[in-house]
Amino acid sequence: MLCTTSILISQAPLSEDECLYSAHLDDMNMTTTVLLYGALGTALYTLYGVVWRLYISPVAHFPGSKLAAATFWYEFYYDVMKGGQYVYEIERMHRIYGPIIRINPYEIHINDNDLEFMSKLYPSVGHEVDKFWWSAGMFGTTVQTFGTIPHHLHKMRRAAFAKFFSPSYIRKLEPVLVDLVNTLIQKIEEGLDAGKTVNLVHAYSALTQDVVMEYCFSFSRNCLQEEKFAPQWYEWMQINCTFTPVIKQFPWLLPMLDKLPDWWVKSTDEAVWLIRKQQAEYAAQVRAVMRGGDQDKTSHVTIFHEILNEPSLPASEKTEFRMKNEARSLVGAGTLTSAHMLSLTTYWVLKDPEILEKLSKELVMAMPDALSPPSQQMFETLPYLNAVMDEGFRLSYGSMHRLSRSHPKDMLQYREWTIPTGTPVGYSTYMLHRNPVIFPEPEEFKPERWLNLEPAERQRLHLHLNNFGRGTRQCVGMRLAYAEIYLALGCLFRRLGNKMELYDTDYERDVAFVQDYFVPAPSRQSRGVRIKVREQSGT
Ligand code: HEM
Repeated sequence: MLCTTSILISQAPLSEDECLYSAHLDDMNMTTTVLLYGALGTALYTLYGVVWRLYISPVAHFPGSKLAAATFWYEFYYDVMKGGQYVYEIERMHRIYGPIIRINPYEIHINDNDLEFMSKLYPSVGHEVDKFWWSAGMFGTTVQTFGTIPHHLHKMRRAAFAKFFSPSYIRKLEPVLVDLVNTLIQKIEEGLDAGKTVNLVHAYSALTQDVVMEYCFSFSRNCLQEEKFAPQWYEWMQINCTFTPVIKQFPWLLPMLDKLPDWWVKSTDEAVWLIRKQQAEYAAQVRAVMRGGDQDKTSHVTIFHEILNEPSLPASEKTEFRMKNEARSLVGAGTLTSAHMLSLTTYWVLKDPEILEKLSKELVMAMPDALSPPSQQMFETLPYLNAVMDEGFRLSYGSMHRLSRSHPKDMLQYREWTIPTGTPVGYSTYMLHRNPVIFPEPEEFKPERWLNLEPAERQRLHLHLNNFGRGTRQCVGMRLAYAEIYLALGCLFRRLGNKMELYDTDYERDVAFVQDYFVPAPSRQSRGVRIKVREQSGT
């Protein structure tokens, strides 16, 4: 029999033995050739990519590190290998290259206090504004409102529930908030009276989580009633956030991990297993609402009942998959951010006896009966409480991450720089809040910087606070966050201000936010803001 390969390659037919040997040789040659061409192709493609990014791309002429412009691995090194540290590297690059720099192959970052440009980048109306596709899915998907990339789809999704966070709806929710704040204070007091230390990060995240779960589903995990405030929920949510830089770099990772069987994940990777358990919880809640759950039992509207009944949302937007991700996003966003702000602010008030005294005096005047809390509206009129809160907002950042936007239809002009249509551009709240021109001695917690200002001056200073972002994608839960924070800080300091004392809490180690996982995180050694009963406490 003649060997077909030999016939194809040479004119002279070979015997069977010769053919076996030479066909094997041909296969090896073929493999080597394919590998060589593959490697060469990849090298050329990479080279072309680098040349394009550095010299041809529409943002090639923007200042910045060539390495950062050439490859996402630069950001990977700081955010994944070093753990949420790219924000500091961006700050360092600004010191070298100026207020506008390129921070990766596509993205521009700005660091200055130009409010006018900020309002162009984050407009509230009149312009289409997209999220940057590369980072929009950093929580694993872009189906939730937070991660939605295109302007119009985002608008439709957000409109389905935004009104439930309006001032009038939040006022209606106030009795629920007051009840939960009372439980928080009672539980903290019980802990202190029993001689225990109380971890306020866990206590506050129990409060904010119980609030948001109640509002979303009329269901509560009752974290406030649990031993030590059910710290696992806080920890699991933080773990979720630590995945964000990895998911940005490898967006296929989570969907791939989702395909692995439960038994495998459970025995090999605790973090992924915890994320999966949370998702299952949200799916269960969404299914309960879809079945026509407990709405009748509550005194308030619940967000998921409303979204699922919203006629302007097509059925394709109400799938269990999208709803469970919307739930995960709402609960995560509503829990960690407010809890962080509350614990950092409480730390500073307890740390500085002068601040504590001024705040306590104001609260005693406003609330003669410690057990009858006034309305949120009344707390809003207290100047010192507001100044303390503004400082708390400033140093807790909201998100440490840059909030990037791209304008698919407009070019933007920043000083002498014309930013091409569709280019993602962002500011980092971390840098805005620590700008020494606007906030001298930015490291210091100084409520005084917000006091004794003309109303217009104070309003202008306030515009430099960016905790909730701005424009069409500004935090939808801002009013709820304010309500929780006014009530929690006002009532807690009125009732337990003279009873609490910090316990073994070091600012750098335990409190300061030093890692950017979109939601900021304290150092890995952090033990949280812990308090104990104050020796010789008054009444
Ligand atoms: C102190 C508390 C809070 C802070 C500092 C905060 C911060 C932020 C920031 C900075 C954004 C904008 C993200 C971006 O531009 O990409 C955002 C968006 C969002 N926040 Fe908040 N948040 C807080 C509380 C809440 C609460 C209580 C809820 C709801 C229960 C919530 C739900 C959301 C949602 C759904 C979005 C996405 C909005 C959209 O894309 O249209 N947040 N938040």
